[in-house]
Amino acid sequence: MALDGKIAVVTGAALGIGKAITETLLQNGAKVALLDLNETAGKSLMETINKLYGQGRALFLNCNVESEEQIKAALQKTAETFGGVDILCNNAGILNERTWEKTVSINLVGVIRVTYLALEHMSKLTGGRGGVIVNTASMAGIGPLFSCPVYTATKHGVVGFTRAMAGASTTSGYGVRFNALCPSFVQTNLLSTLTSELGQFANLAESTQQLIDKMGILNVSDVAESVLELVTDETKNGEALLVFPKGKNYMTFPSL
Ligand SMILES: NC(=O)C1=CN([C@@H]2O[C@H](COP(=O)(O)OP(=O)(O)OC[C@H]3O[C@@H](n4cnc5c(N)ncnc54)[C@H](O)[C@@H]3O)[C@@H](O)[C@H]2O)C=CC1
Ligand SMILES: CCCCC/C=C\C=C\C(=O)C/C=C\C/C=C\CCCC(=O)O
Repeated sequence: MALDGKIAVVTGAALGIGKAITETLLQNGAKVALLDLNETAGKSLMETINKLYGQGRALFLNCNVESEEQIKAALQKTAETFGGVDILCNNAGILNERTWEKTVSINLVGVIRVTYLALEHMSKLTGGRGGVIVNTASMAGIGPLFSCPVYTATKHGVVGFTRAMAGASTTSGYGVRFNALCPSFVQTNLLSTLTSELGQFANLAESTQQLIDKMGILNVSDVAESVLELVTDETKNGEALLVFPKGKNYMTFPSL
């Protein structure tokens, strides 16, 4: 799938991995709607984008993925401004084991919520052009991160949802591919500002740090390049792409 002129929506686009995904999609010719609840960071990124790419390639929309109303409005504005939606990157996420219901609401329910509303614009069954959806899960969507059981559960949920939606799309004819991105630890605020977020599992911070030291830390641009692969390679549907500092590979699941 060539990206020239394609229209992408990225959630959690203002910082970290979402910002890098946005920059990579822009560099490859797409127009991007940046959805985030951090208005200060989102507007500042827009200023940079406008200087680099000129006006009209990107649009910042203040949107909390917990709000159905804000998501609907943001998708409608994107479709009106750019002329549809071809690519969705469900990337917004948090890690907080204390406010764990919020973690579920953003990381898992948020992905489902944005996906269903975006499909109204993207699915060939409802007048869309088809396209591709990439969900940022995590390697914790494949194996357990002991210090973060609820975060782990949400990411396993995202991988399962992605694979089931890929099958539903193929069988029903949405014309939309679905893939999950599963990075190991990435150098962003989510990783560096963890303090009291582990709650009752804070005693496991040290063993997690040992895991981080052993696995190493990815930079956001490597992760964004993997998103580009999942977006552009039209053979990929229902895949979970594992991304490590030393390389990447597609997860093999048992066939049931
Ligand atoms: N940093 C890491 O080590 C890893 C992160 N991930 C996943 O990558 C995704 C992005 O994380 P990072 O870039 O590391 O985090 P980050 O904290 O650097 O950036 C997250 C962005 O999402 C936005 N956001 C948070 N809640 C939101 C909401 N309710 N609605 C809209 N926007 C919201 C934030 O404002 C921020 O701009 C998350 O889903 C995370 O779980 C996956 C594997 C590893
Ligand atoms: C197969 C085992 C699971 C491996 C999971 C690998 C990486 C996942 C990373 C994330 O998705 C989230 C990023 C941060 C980790 C969370 C806690 C770190 C706490 C460390 C500390 O406080 O020192």
